[in-house]
Amino acid sequence: MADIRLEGVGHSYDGGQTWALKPMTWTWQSARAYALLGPSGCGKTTLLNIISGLLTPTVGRIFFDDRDVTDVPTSGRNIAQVFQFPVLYEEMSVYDNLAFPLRNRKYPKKEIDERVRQVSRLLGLDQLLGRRSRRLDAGRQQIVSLGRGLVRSQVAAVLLDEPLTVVDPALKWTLRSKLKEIHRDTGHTLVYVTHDQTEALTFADEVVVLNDGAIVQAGEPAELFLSPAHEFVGHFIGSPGMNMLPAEIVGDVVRVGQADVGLVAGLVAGELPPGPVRIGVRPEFVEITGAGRSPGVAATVTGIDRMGAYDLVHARVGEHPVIARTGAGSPCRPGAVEFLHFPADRTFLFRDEVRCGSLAPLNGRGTA
Ligand SMILES: Nc1ncnc2c1ncn2[C@@H]1O[C@H](COP(=O)(O)OP(=O)(O)OP(=O)(O)O)[C@@H](O)[C@H]1O
Repeated sequence: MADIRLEGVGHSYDGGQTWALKPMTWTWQSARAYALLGPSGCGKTTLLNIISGLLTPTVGRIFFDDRDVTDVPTSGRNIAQVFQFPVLYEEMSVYDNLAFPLRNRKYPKKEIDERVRQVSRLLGLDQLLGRRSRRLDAGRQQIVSLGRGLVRSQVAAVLLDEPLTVVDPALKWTLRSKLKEIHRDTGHTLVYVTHDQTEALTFADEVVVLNDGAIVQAGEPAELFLSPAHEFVGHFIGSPGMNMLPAEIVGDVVRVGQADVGLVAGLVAGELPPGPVRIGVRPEFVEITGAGRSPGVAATVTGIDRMGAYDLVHARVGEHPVIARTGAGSPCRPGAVEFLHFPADRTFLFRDEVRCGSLAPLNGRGTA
């Protein structure tokens, strides 16, 4: 296991005209389980291939602890990589496929047998060990591929590129928790690429959110949900994503339309000049209140989704859509005007998509 440090690493496939990965400095810490989360085309596979050595970055250096591996080929990096689709020797048995990475590196026979049986047990492959891999369905073949990636205990890191795509949805949950179990056992550094927020949030110690070739935020799942540092994280994580509304800083007050919604609390005291901002608040924290309550923003209800355990109340503030998640059986009716309250500790301010502050309570000041 090693810390994997990227120093100014970036990649362009077209000679520098566009950057699939913008130059970044970032450390993957030894023995942590990371999810690398982002939409299609944001640079996840490019980043993974740079770590494994399948791709040489256009700029920057890569270190495994203090060893500069930028020019070291994949075979010299001691990385295990699992791809989206099975990579197996089809004519070999499941046992031999699992044993292959260990035999290749001349592990003692007894250790090979122990490791193969350990991984096989964890992944539910015991009954299939003697079966030829070609005879398995694609999902089972992928589980064997996963096993091959996890069988070596001494690797710098295990990189998993959307490894559960071809696996039956019902099995995914089980496999994800098995992966966590294996991670606890081996202490591998794991980087798990996915575009699925549920997969990322349920699997990782730390989620790294990539958008448009850049890391926009990294943190524990709860931190990304409760305290997004970038509008993209607000949208991408959560279902539905964070509400964003145009607002204005006037003096030390934040105003949506004509309504004061809170005092400005900048990340650095006194640093937020007046002018336009966007406020972000998750549907889970928007409160629908009586007309008299201050601060409140008038909104017209446009529809209600009855989800069973809860309701999603859709409304408009001027032209801007807002969703509030309420308990089941909301009395709101389409066409009615309601008042929305944005709790100060759950409402953030954004400029140029980056969080620049939050709300503080009005404490009786302002108008609603
Ligand atoms: N071999 C290549 N040649 C040219 N452009 C490429 C190549 N591989 C990737 N790209 C481009 O680089 C950008 C990042 O691609 P990458 O595959 O790393 O993203 P990703 O986040 O893994 O996407 P996905 O989730 O769809 O696999 C995309 O715009 C893609 O079109």
